[in-house]
Amino acid sequence: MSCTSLHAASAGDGAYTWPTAARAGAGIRLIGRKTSVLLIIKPDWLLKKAGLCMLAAQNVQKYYTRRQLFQQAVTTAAVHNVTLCIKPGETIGLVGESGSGKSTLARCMALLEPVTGGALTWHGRDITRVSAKDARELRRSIQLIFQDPVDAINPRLTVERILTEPLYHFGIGSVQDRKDKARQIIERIGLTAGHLTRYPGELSRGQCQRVNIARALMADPQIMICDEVISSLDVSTGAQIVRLLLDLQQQSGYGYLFISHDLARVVQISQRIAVMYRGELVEQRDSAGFHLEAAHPYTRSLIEAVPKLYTRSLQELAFT
Ligand SMILES: Nc1ncnc2c1ncn2[C@@H]1O[C@H](COP(=O)(O)OP(=O)(O)OP(=O)(O)O)[C@@H](O)[C@H]1O
Repeated sequence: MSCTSLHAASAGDGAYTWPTAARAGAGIRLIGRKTSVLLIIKPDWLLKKAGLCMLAAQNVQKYYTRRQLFQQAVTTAAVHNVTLCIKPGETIGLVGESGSGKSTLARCMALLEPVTGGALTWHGRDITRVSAKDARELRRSIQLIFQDPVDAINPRLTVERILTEPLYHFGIGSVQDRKDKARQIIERIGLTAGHLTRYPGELSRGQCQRVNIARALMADPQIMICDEVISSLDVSTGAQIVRLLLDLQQQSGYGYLFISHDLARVVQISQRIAVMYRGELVEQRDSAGFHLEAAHPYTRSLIEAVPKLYTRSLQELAFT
C-alpha cells in the first residue's frame, strides 16, 4: 500500500500520538536520538480522520431516452439529483423499491455508465468525464460486485483464471506474481488453494459469491459496491458473506455501498442508510436511531414491513 510521509517537527508537537497512529496501522520511526519522528500514515486513515469522501456523487442524474420510429422519444429519469458520499471504512446502505434507481446509481458511481448531469468526484477530484484510460484505472479502485454470483463469472474458466484475468488485462505482475496473489486472496475469503483448480460449476452459490469478492479484491480496491450480493443466497450463506465483507472491511478499511432490499440487514451492517424512491434519494440518516427518525412515507412503510419476529427491533440491530 502506498504511504504518505509526514514529518512532525518535534515529539513535543503532539500532532499524532503513538496509540492513535498505531490504531491506524501507521508506522513511526525514530530519527536520531532526539525528538524528531517520521510518521508514515496511510492516506485512507487521514481521509477518515478528516471525514472526507473517497467517492462522491453530487446531484447525479441518469436519464435514459428511448426513440422509436414515428413516435415521440420517451425519457426515464432513472436517477435524479442524487448526492451521496462514501468514506473510507464506512458502509452506506442503499435501499429502495424495485426500479427506484439503485443499480443505475451503482453503475454510474462505478464508472460503468456516464452520468447525464451532476458530478462524480474521487478523493475530491472531478471524475465526471475522464478519458477511457483513466476510467479503467479508477474502475480498479471502485469494484462492483453483482447480485447473481454464478452469472457474474465465466463457467469455462478455472477459479485461478477468473482471479488472475483482471490483472492480466491490466498488465499487472508476472504470471507467477498473479498466481501467488490469487492463492493469497483465495485464503483471505475463506476458500483454499484447492479451489483454484475448480470450475464455477463445481462450486456452491455461496462459494461463487466468495470468488466474485476475491476477484474484486485482486484489483486492490478502495471501495466495493455490493449490488444485492446476498439476495440470491439462503439466509445462512448470506450471513456468512456479510460476515466476510465486514471482516475484510475491518482488515483493510474498504468503503462499501451496500445495496439491498433487506432493510434489517442494511441497518445491521451500515453506518448510514440512504433511501431511494422513484429515482430520488429521499432520506439519508445514521443507522442508529434510523427507525425512529426516518420521516419519508416510503421509508416508514419499509420499516413497518420488517418482520417483528425476525428483528425484534431495528434499534437492537443498529450498527454502533
Ligand atoms: N439501460 C436502460 N435503459 C432504459 N431504462 C433503464 C435502463 N436501465 C435501467 N432503466 C430504468 O431505470 C429505472 C431504474 O432501474 P434500476 O435497475 O436502477 O432500479 P433498481 O432500484 O436497481 O431496481 P431493482 O431493485 O429491481 O434491481 C427503471 O425504471 C428501469 O427500467
